[in-house]
Amino acid sequence: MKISGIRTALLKAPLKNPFVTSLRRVDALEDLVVIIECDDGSIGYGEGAPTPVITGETIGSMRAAIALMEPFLVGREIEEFDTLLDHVHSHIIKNTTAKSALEIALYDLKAKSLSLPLYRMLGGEKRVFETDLTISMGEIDKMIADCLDAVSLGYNSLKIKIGDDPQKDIERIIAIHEALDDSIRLRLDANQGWTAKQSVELLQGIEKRGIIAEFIEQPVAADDIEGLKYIKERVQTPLLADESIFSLKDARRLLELEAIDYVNIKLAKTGGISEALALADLSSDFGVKCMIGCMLEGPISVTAGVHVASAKADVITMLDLDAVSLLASHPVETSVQYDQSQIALSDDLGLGIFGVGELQFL
Ligand SMILES: C[C@H](N)C(=O)N[C@H](CCC(=O)O)C(=O)O
Ligand SMILES: [Mg+2]
Repeated sequence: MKISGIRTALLKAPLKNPFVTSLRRVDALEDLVVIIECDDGSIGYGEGAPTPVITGETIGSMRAAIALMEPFLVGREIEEFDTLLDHVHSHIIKNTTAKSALEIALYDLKAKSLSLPLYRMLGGEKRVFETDLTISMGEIDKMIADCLDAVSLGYNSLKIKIGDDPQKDIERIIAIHEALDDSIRLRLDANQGWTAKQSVELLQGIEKRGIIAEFIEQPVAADDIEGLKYIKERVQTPLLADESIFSLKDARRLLELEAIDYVNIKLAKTGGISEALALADLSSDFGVKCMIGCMLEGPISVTAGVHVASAKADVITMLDLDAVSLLASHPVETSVQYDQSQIALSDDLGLGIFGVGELQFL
């Protein structure tokens, strides 16, 4: 099974609602699909959504990074899998979403070459997973209405986007908590919006009112490691690192410092599946559980995340793989079923992606 070509295409998809965090507002999904073709007709699908404010990438930079790696991959056999992964990672630093998109397509092909679903190749099982749903940051009434809608659709965990204004954030959390049944788990994501002091004041404030969220995600700037430690020593709410952890080195530092309670693994930050698996193992060695998350991205890369969740189900105990549910429609044909909070893996080979509809090839 020899790689004969690599093509990239734009995937554009409308959102049900604008996606708003303290870092950015997005009105429609635009990401990059990678299609690796082999001489026997096999196709591997990959995908990645550039998130300039988090990974520093754009569609243009992803295309350039993939073009750089292409000559090292085309003409090689899928059976040389480890060498292929090595090429993805060794010719350029950073560019983690581009690397992830390529890796996902390579893993899809490798699993197909073994006639296995990807989760089986990775040691996982066919399972149904539960994801949360993200509630975009906005006015309190709108956020409450969105939360109630999500609960009526069966979501048990809601990820509340905050972080633009600590005072307003307290009001949002209190109002949302009051509006919901206690059984609904609240995950708070400030996307780096607060200082360490503000985080402690705010979290202690809601804790005094009896509100303990499932976790607070990335309250402070990505590089504010001391800030994370400062917060962890002063609040009861568990602390989850997102933008602070891309690599194993990032994670090891935070885990050794005991500065966090949970790790958010995203393929777009780790540079794909291989490092995501290693990050789950490293966290497990430290006795720390993980969430697998996603950017605002499409069904191919989110599906890759579900396979990783299956492979590391002992340590990946939480899913934030809601990006497919945030889309109003998309052109990807997949046998992995997305039904609101429920995501069900299938028996199909590789990722379980059959086609990508009409895409704009670049
Ligand atoms: C979509 C997912 N639930 C999510 O909230 N991801 C964000 C970043 C998404 C983006 O800006 O594309 C996060 O966890 O910070
Ligand atoms: Mg986050």
